[in-house]
Amino acid sequence: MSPTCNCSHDTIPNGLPRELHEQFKDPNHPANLICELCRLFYDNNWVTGTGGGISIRDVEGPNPNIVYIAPSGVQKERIQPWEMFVVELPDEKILRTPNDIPKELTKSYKYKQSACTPLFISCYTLRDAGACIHTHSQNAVMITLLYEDQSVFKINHIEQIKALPRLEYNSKSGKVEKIGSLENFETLIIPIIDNVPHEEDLVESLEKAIKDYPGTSAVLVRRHGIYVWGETIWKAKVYNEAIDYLLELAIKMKIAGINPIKD
Ligand SMILES: CSC[C@@H](O)[C@@H](O)C(=O)COP(=O)(O)O
Ligand SMILES: [Zn+2]
Repeated sequence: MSPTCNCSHDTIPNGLPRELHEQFKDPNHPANLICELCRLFYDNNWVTGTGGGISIRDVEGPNPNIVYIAPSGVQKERIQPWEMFVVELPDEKILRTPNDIPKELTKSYKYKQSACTPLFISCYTLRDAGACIHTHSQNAVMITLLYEDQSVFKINHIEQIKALPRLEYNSKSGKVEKIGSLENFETLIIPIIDNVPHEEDLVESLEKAIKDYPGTSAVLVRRHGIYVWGETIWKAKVYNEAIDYLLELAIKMKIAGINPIKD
């Protein structure tokens, strides 16, 4: 029987090194998860038209400093697992690029790493995140327009807030750590930073927002989208979904003349 491959090929795709084929047999391999979740997020309108993206740190693998990043400017829902850039923290040493993969499996152009890479790295280094999701969700964009003159989005007294983590700075470890979940009546605060022409130039303001708001798991980028991170890709996915739900609800509340803050 031919070897099967989770990258949706029944046989080894022509030219794919056997070692990579073996890795991609695991449906939970970070490269497969990025492909799977990009397709899911595309259907939510979160990563259409090449916008948005996902990066995963291999927290369950033998080397948790290995990070998978998709290439730049590609249709995110069509990425294949061998098209990832693989880098090692903390120096961002490049271990593999899609430019190393046989040409019959890749596009003819020279691949570049996602423009979001430095922002993903900020989430890994400042928050020890296991994954980071960037979407161009219209709910994220719209809320930043409704809060045009404000530097934070706030909402409270909604059940879905309980899906988000309670984070606290631990002076002993010097890290922000999860110490449970928020209560439904508590206030979720997400900082908003202003967009800039080039994604990489968002790093300074994203890092400032992360430091200024140790309780946050996300940063909104005005007229652009949102960055959300978590301890693992599955936590990041849940936080992203819960936040997007709350953003959509807050937009509807504002339109109906209801303040998302009750008190
Ligand atoms: C539609 S272009 C969007 C990009 O500028 C950027 O904001 C983005 O989200 C994706 O960047 P990419 O380099 O393709 O991973
Ligand atoms: Zn973007």
